[in-house]
Amino acid sequence: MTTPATSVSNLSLPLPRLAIPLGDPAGIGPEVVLKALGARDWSAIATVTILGTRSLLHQTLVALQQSSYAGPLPALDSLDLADISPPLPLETVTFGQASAATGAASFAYLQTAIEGAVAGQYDAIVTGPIAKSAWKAAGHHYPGQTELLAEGAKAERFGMAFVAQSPHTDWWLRALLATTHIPLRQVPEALTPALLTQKLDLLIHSLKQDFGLTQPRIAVAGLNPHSGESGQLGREEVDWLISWLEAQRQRYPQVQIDGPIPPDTMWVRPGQAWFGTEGRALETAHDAYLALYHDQGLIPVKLMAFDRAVNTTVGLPFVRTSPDHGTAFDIAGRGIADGNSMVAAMEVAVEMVGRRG
Ligand SMILES: NC(=O)C1=CN([C@@H]2O[C@H](COP(=O)(O)OP(=O)(O)OC[C@H]3O[C@@H](n4cnc5c(N)ncnc54)[C@H](O)[C@@H]3O)[C@@H](O)[C@H]2O)C=CC1
Ligand SMILES: NCC(=O)COP(=O)(O)O
Repeated sequence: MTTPATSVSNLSLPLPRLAIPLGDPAGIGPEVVLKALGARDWSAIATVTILGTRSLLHQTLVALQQSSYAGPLPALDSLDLADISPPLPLETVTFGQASAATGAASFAYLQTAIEGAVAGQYDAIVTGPIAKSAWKAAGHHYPGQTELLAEGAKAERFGMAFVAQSPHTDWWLRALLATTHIPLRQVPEALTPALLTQKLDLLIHSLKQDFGLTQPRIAVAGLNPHSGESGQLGREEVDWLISWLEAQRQRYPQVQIDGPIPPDTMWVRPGQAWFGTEGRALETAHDAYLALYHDQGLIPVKLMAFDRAVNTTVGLPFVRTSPDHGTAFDIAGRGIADGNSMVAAMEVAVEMVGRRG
């Protein structure tokens, strides 16, 4: 992962200020945050503020020190840690069991981070994973952290994108989801030309702002098998998607917009570019992929890059990144969670803040 914020030319710039809300206390959030903080010397490239519960982080650190985990861990005293109210009694937390109490805590951590970012105290929020069910149990009805971030930042247009750099080839995988946390049966109604235009605009803006790509090549997936096979297997493509794409090519003459690409084969070239199994794929793979629904994008992304993909919310006035994984309740408290996606989320946040200046 490259971190331009560390380059010599940037040494005089103020360091990016990251806020890290810990996520659900019963999940692996606190563990992966500690592992990520120990993974490198962050003080050279960022200032980091943890938003959570001190006693929970202390307990997690002690458990990790006593476990078979052999990687480096930070000293608790070395961390800038804000103890968020209301206090979370540790006896109410059972690893692996989301509850109203843990949902209320993770909600408060994130809200404090958002308030700080909106007030200009932080340049980026790197979120630990939350459980949507726990938020609901606590009375907070949001599909996910993305929507709370957008509401807090007063962003009417926002999108969910995933980025990852291949450890095999250094190639960047970037995918934006046109629809996110809605039932599959609602996807065709939710997908409209207006919605897709909004998401494409956000993607093109982010590619320029966050990755310096001014003439990107973007692939847009079809919705139906074989992109509808001329209307035989579904009509969205012939009814409006093909003409919408043509209109976008007129709107963005500097952007190569390909599609609708049959969703099953759209991911072949990214896979080759990611794993380095076909040399030409590095030149022919697109700079970004627009998937029409959650699993159309996230199954391939997680298949390629589950240990290092980064979820980012585009359209906010500050940077937001997150590891691609969830609370992993099945392994919480066992010390075996992989912290690499959290490391990548922090590095990508530093990089994006640096690029946005
Ligand atoms: N950004 C966020 O806050 C996210 C939250 N979630 C939430 O997390 C909860 C659980 O979701 P799941 O679908 O079970 O996905 P998950 O990512 O929590 O777990 C899926 C599988 O991957 C494993 N896994 C996940 N992260 C791992 C890590 N760092 N190291 C090793 N193994 C890991 C788990 O043990 C599990 O077997 C749900 O409430 C979901 O909504 C899911 C994705 C992102
Ligand atoms: N599948 C991605 C995911 O659940 C992330 O949601 P969010 O909490 O970042 O909105």
